[in-house]
Amino acid sequence: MLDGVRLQRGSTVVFDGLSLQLHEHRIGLIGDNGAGKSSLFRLLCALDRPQEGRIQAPAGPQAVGMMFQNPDDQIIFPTVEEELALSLQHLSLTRTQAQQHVREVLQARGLAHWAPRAIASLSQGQRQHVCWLALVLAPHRVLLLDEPFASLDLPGQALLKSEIDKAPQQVLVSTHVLAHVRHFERVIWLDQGRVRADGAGQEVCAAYEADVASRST
Ligand SMILES: Nc1ncnc2c1ncn2[C@@H]1O[C@H](COP(=O)(O)OP(=O)(O)OP(=O)(O)O)[C@@H](O)[C@H]1O
Repeated sequence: MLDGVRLQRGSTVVFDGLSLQLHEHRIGLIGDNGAGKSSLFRLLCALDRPQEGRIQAPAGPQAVGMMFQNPDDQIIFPTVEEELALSLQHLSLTRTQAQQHVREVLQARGLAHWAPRAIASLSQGQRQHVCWLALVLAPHRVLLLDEPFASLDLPGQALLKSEIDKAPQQVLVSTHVLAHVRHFERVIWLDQGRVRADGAGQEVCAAYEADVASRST
């Protein structure tokens, strides 16, 4: 929940009095470059604090997890196995148990050969997939995905879309690819830090598309 939030980043006022309730299971976030999508996510996972207003996120140290636009902003460890094991800390497993768990998760997805691989040897899209797996292994209740489809090939996009659809967590997705959020129960269109439209995915995506079309004529 955001109540009267003002956020300034550098000399730019990104939000000035933004209020939102965010309860739906699936929420899409769309809008032009610079509209404030990433800034909203940064506020929700407490990476930034507003100069004014209130933010009420789900309680708990790992309640909210974020997948960054650039996987290199998120990945810490040199290998896939170590990176994913980090997400299992809450289970208090031994190192061997955590390794075993990670290998099972990878194997279930046909990715067993990824376990010992160096992150540096993975493509950008593969790194993004590692970030997704790290997110779902952790005990987050809310997942914030900032342009998660950006580096993925078409099969990768289809896989992530089906994983998002199945995830039990609340998921917020920011994207420029409207097909990935059009079916969501709620989509918010941000325009220069303000809510331009907010409602069912079909309607809000259609309104945004119509606006973009009218601007290019
Ligand atoms: N680190 C920063 N310092 C200063 N201003 C910033 C910074 N990051 C973003 N901004 C500004 O904040 C505003 C919102 O940016 P934000 O990254 O939230 O937009 P966005 O909707 O996620 O854009 P995109 O679709 O390009 O990812 C923009 O005007 C941008 O120039």
